[in-house]
Amino acid sequence: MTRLAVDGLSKRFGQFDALRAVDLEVSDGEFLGLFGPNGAGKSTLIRLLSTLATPTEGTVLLDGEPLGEASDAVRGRLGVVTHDTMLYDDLTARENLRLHARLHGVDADRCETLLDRVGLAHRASERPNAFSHGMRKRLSFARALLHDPDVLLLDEPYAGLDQRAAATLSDVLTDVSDRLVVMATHDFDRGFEHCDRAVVLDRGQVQLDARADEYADHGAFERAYREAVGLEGT
Ligand SMILES: Nc1ncnc2c1ncn2[C@@H]1O[C@H](COP(=O)(O)OP(=O)(O)OP(=O)(O)O)[C@@H](O)[C@H]1O
Repeated sequence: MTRLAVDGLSKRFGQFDALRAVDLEVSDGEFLGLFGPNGAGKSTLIRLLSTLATPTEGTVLLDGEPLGEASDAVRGRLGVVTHDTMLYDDLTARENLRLHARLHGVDADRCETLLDRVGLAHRASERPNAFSHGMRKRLSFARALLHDPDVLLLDEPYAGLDQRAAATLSDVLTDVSDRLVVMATHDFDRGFEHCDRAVVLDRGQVQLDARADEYADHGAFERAYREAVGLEGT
């Protein structure tokens, strides 16, 4: 059973506390929607969970192993989509995936399957610098799934996607709902569609942590969100 344990996680930039002593435990099969206003600390948390940034204080454990000091094998259990798609612009879309496949010991055929899954099979020979933002996002999503990770960490995966791509992403997310997923989003509708647990961050702290089925629909959750971040009555 996969378990991500966040303990006392803080991130300071100069004098500013972007995250303040966050504690969270997330397990397999849990799809955690991470909500919060601009500047709440969502991306910072995703970057710390992804080992793309190091905490000022606190730890992240994946099945008891500190992620910060983790081996490539442990980090290989993570699939990550961040704002910065981190694609190699001097490689084609297919080569980007093949490189990732080689690094993770994945059969090259799976690259074709995923290119097709995200609707980029017909653009596979082009470099991502010729892609739109949404297409780059789709390619980074294919890369995140390529090695069949136990943990998916997604920062605003819907941002910049057209309706068709967003619908494809929703299907893909439904397919991986047995994994441990943490998804930061401003999209209540999409976020709520998938998550079974909703966490609201504001000013670097968890303001609400609830099971999604406590709310009748995403509108009810949105009201609880507004209260949690002090927007009630505005
Ligand atoms: N590299 C950095 N240097 C200084 N401050 C930073 C840095 N990265 C983030 N911050 C600050 O930390 C706070 C949290 O930022 P973060 O990007 O995590 O918020 P967010 O919840 O993801 O916001 P958004 O919804 O706008 O994407 C913000 O006030 C931001 O300005």
